[in-house]
Amino acid sequence: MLKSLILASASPRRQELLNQIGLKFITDPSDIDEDMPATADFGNLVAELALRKALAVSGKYENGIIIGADTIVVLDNEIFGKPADRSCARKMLSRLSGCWHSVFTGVALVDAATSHSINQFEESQVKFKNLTESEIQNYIDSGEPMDKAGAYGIQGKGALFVEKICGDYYNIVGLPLFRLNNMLKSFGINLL
Ligand SMILES: Cc1cn([C@H]2C[C@H](O)[C@@H](COP(=O)(O)OP(=O)(O)OP(=O)(O)O)O2)c(=O)[nH]c1=O
Repeated sequence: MLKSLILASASPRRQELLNQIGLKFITDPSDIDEDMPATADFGNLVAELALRKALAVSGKYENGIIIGADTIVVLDNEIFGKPADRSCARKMLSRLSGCWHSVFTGVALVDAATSHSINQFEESQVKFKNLTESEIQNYIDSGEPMDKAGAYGIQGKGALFVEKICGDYYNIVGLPLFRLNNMLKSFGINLL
C-alpha cells in the first residue's frame, strides 16, 4: 500500500518543490518553537529542527510519512534566519553583499506508525554580487525578503543578487530534492 505523505511545513516553496517532483501529499504545518541553541554545528542544528517539526506533527497521525525541513543562512559562523523586520533584513543583505555564504537545510522523515525517523542536512554555497543601497532598498520594498532565511529568495528577484552557487539549488530554496529522494527510497518510496 502506498503510504500517505504529510508535509509538516507552511513554506509555499516546499509545497511547490514537492509538486514539481510529482509527490501527492497533504500539508500540516508544525508550530514548534524554533529557538536555536548556540552552536557552530549548523548541519546538525537544522537536521534537529527538521526532526522536531516532523515529530510535532507525527503524533496526530496513525500512519503515513511526515516530512519536516528547516533552512538557515550562515555567514562568518553567524546564523541568519528569517528577518524580524525591515531593518533586520537590511542588515542581513548588507552583510551578504559581495560575499560567499552557506545555506543549510535539514530534512527529516518520520514514519507515524512505527516512529522510525531519519534526519539529514545539505549545505550549498552562494556568492552575492556587491549590492548597492538602492538595490537593497528596492528589494526590501518588494516584500520578498520577509519570510525567507537570510532575507532573500533565490527563486524570486533575489536571483538578481546571485553571482554563483556551489551545490544543490533546491537546497537553497528550502528542500534538497536529490537528498530527499534518497531518504524517501530508504523508506520504501520510489518516485521514478
Ligand atoms: C535562502 C532562501 C530561503 N528561502 C525560504 C525557505 C523557507 O521557507 C524559509 C526558511 O524558514 P524555515 O523556518 O526553514 O521554514 P518556514 O518557516 O518557511 O516554514 P516551516 O517552518 O513551516 O517549515 O526561507 C527561500 O524561499 N529562498 C531562499 O533562497
